[in-house]
Amino acid sequence: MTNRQDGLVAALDAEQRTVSWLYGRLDVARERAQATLREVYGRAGRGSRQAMVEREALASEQARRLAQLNAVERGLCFGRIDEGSGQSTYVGRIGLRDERHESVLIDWRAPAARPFYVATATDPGGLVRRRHLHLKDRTVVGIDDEVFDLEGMSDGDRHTLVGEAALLAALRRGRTGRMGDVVATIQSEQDRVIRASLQGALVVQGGPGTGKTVAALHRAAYLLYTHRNTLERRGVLVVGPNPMFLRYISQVLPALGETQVVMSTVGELFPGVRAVAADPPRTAVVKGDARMAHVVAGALESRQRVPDGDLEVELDGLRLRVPHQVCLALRDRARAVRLPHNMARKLYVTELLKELAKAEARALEESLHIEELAQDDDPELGEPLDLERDLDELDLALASSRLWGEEPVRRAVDELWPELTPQRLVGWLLASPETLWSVTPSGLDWRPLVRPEGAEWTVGDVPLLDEAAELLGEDDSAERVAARRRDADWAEQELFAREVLESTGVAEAGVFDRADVLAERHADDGAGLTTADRAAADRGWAYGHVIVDEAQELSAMAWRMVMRRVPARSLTVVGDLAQTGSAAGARSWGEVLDPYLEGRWREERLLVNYRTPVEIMRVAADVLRAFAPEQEPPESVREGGSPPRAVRLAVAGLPALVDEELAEIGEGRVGVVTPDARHAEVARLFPEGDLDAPVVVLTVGQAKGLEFDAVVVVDPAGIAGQSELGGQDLYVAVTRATRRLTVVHEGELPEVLSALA
Ligand SMILES: Nc1ncnc2c1ncn2[C@@H]1O[C@H](COP(=O)(O)OP(=O)(O)OP(=O)(O)O)[C@@H](O)[C@H]1O
Repeated sequence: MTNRQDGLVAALDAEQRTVSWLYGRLDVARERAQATLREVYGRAGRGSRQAMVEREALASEQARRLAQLNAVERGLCFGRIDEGSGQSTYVGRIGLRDERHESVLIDWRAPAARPFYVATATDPGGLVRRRHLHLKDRTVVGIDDEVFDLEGMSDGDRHTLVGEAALLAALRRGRTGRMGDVVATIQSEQDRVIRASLQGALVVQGGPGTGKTVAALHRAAYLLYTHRNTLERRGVLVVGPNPMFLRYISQVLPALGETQVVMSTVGELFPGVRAVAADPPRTAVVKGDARMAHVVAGALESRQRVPDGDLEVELDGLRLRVPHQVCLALRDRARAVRLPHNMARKLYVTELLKELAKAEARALEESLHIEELAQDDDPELGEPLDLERDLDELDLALASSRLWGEEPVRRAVDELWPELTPQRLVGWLLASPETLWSVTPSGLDWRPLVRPEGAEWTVGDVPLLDEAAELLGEDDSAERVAARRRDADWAEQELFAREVLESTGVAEAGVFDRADVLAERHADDGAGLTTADRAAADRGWAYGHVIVDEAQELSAMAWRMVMRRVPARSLTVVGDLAQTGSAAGARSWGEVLDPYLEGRWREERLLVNYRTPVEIMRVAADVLRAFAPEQEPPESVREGGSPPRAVRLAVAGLPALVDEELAEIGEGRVGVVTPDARHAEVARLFPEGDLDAPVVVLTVGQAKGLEFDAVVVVDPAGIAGQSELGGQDLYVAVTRATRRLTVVHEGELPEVLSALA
């Protein structure tokens, strides 16, 4: 054996001892959590209120802790940093302590772990070596070292400079259909994004494969770790482009021990609606325009009516008449209170009923007066009656409540100031060309908006529904009373929780020291719901932080909806302007963000492509140059992939070609990307499959954000020509492959792909 091999074996042995010991600590922590859980559940009876709070608090905390400890089994410890002082620190997915409470494994998110990610040869930041540990189950199977200071190392250490760069090894692995975490190989530019401050808005602009999504998700985990107090209470929302994408990224955060993040598409952000269908481009552009806010507001105003003449209601043979001017004044007063429509309705109804009660008195009096005239010479009758004048407040109230039970009165009120749901208002508006025509500002073409009532909701409708909900308001007075009661209970709950933590020593053990969060979770009416559950169901929820991925696709109206959910404007906006596919999407970050942030946002750029090999990226760069010359393609970190190719082939020949690709890549997966219009035709040729299937057929919109070992792009001319932004679509399509790219065309190969000819 050479010295070098000896050194490697010795190093592997030494690291194995450490790693085995760390797993031993993990097992101990798990056993403890399990024992506490068993003990807590074993406690007899429900006991006092305090005992129940104590029991529930501990049980839930230990269950969470246990889930977290289970999530970190794979690759528990992946790195080690050695400082010039001789101190070594192990970095892992979670922090662990020994019996004396000394830290033995540093959580990757802790400040002490930062040098592991940012040290470079030119700026090692006090490190002499960074070591990556590769584990298979609990066994150390490899180590990769980067030595920053050869002088500072012992002779023995010098023989352990081993292995290939951990990053490249990670990138070469076959894709599984689900994105994995990259804690072991986060790059320095990504680390800057991940650890950026919670406050304010950060834009992460980067080309395909630069790790924007993966960095954004690690950022969510980092923020939850660093600001747990704020964020556990307020929650974190991740907005992604489509359900398939959310499934693709769904395992990253749980693998990092975080399960409490709300994930949603724009089409799902309005509780109760799950829209997936897209509008045609012309409709999408109008629907996404910020001026649609005026259109919705105008539509609502048009439902706050005044009758053409006087209001007349027939009731039991009487005709109640409220003069036109009075109706006008009532409507203006109800508008002037500036309450949302459904809440202002209460006021309107009260006032109108009073007027109707007076009208009833007048009508009665009139009818009596007629009888009176008929019996004019009756000496028994004294002063003529004035029923309206004689009504006092109590009479009015009684008469109002009686009138409210009358069907003709209800109908009249509903006609003038109806109670509306967002669905009713928007559904009616889009099916009503006259209203659209009358309320749409000039310069915005209302015609593409028209569609039949009852049509399926599209993603573009959801921001309109949200806008309508803002204007309509929920009648939450009962909810507010309950909230006040909750607040009153709050102090008491928190006190209990604090006592629990102190008396059980949980706080001291560092497991949990946030009594307020604990109290909130165990508040009586929380009924076991987590913050994430409550946030997802509540349209008015104000999140502590919002991450928007593929953010270039959001329309101005969608931004209004997102911004409502983050009043503190603590945001991470992740996207690539070169990949904008939606006609209503962004052309510049300033254009979409400045209306809310007035320039108070920072931009970080990610420049290295970790997905697409150089050979494929060269083809993609040609496409980008042709369609978005102002955008720079990212630099690929890998080379040596198979040369990309073009094949002239009828669609019927695709299954055979895809079989070839599957054989080439072995374990991996093939993505077949088609123009929107040809998706059904191509999908028919393959068994239906979700992301985990070996072959998936997707439109470009669906493929956005995803990646495959091999990609077959069908009908590139069709993709490039499918909309004004078809060129960007083609760029997205050719940048999905990690290893192989085949372009299939029946006619001429588009000029931009001539490098493949
Ligand atoms: N530091 C890293 N270590 C290992 N793998 C990485 C790293 N950064 C990115 N990757 C991998 O590169 C691929 C691309 O990452 P990601 O999907 O986050 O890029 P993106 O910028 O969001 O791309 P797109 O704009 O095309 O959606 C993923 O497989 C991801 O796991």
